[in-house]
Amino acid sequence: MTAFDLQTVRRELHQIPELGFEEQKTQSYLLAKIQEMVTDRVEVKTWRTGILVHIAGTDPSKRIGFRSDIDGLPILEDTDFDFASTHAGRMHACGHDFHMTIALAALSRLIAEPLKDDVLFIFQPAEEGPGGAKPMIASEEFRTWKPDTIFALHIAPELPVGEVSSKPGLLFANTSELFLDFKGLGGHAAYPHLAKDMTVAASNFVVQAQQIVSRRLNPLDGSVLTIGKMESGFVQNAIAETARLEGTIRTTEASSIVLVKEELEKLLKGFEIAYDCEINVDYGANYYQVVNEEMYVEQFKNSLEHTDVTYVQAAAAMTGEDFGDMLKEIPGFMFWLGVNSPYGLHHAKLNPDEAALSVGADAVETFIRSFD
Ligand SMILES: CC(=O)N[C@@H](CCC[C@H](N)C(=O)O)C(=O)O
Repeated sequence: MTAFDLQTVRRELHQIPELGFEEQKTQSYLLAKIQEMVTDRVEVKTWRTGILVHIAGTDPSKRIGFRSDIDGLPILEDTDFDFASTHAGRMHACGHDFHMTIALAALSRLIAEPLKDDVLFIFQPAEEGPGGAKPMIASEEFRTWKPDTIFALHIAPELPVGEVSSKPGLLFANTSELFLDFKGLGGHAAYPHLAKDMTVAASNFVVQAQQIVSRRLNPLDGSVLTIGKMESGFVQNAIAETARLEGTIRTTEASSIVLVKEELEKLLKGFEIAYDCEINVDYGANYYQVVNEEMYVEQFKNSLEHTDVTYVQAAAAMTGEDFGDMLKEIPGFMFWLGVNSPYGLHHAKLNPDEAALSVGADAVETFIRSFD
């Protein structure tokens, strides 16, 4: 990288994780770095907390887009890094600090030596929720620079450094967030018959909802229903009047997500009768599946042939990505970047190997240059 050191940038970004559409510090940091590299070929626009950087090509016939997500997660970091998050309860536990650093590195190289074609770097907010891709591509700022093809990467903790991985067709699942609010009747712990206990209702719901996946859906279609958070009650000797469940639905078929929701709603009606309560459902952010265009995956694979980066074939995963919403409109692909972390994505001890930063920057730059 010409203008700065990748490890330093990654560590500085790692210290300031922010949630979706709250990425003000991240945006200022990125803008300052981008400002150091601009030339008269470069134009910069902001959209909410995101940034678009356009490099005019020398003889353009198309525009190639690369997208990095920029938000962190509401996770309390549990590493002993001396560059750990300085934002309590927030962590770059999904590698977006890596994605941004790699994007900056590739950007600086492409500004230093522009292509024939135009290149657009997209720093997109709110991938973890509520979803920045859909509103960003609908924005005037994006539409004036809409790329003809677009690609993105995601760190892969289970792959070694030096490896990248992708596949044509489905790479990531369809997703829907799930928020359920139960309202019953509180009371004394000793008089359960006079109350409507939402701890019991919500607990049973968590268990029964699993049977939608195992009994209602075609076993040949992949699906997952995970409740990641459960809250109820205030004290050990009182019955909880309310409970809240927060989770996510994942399916490999776009139509199955509709089916899961229909089945959930039937189950909720039954629970309302059985537990004499009210349950409110909110599906939060919904992301379309990530479907890779075969032609670009092939081009990516071929572009790496004479480099130190090894391409391996990926399997589809039940992770979600709002990049799927970009790919629905613009053909392209996404790939995994090996970072060899003993802890996985969304883990409070995620520890990606920083040697992967230059591998990622090389892969991104090489692919973009392969259009020339
Ligand atoms: C790559 C990755 O981990 N992405 C997230 C996307 C989250 C979408 C949304 N908040 C949801 O949970 O449905 C993932 O959890 O897969």
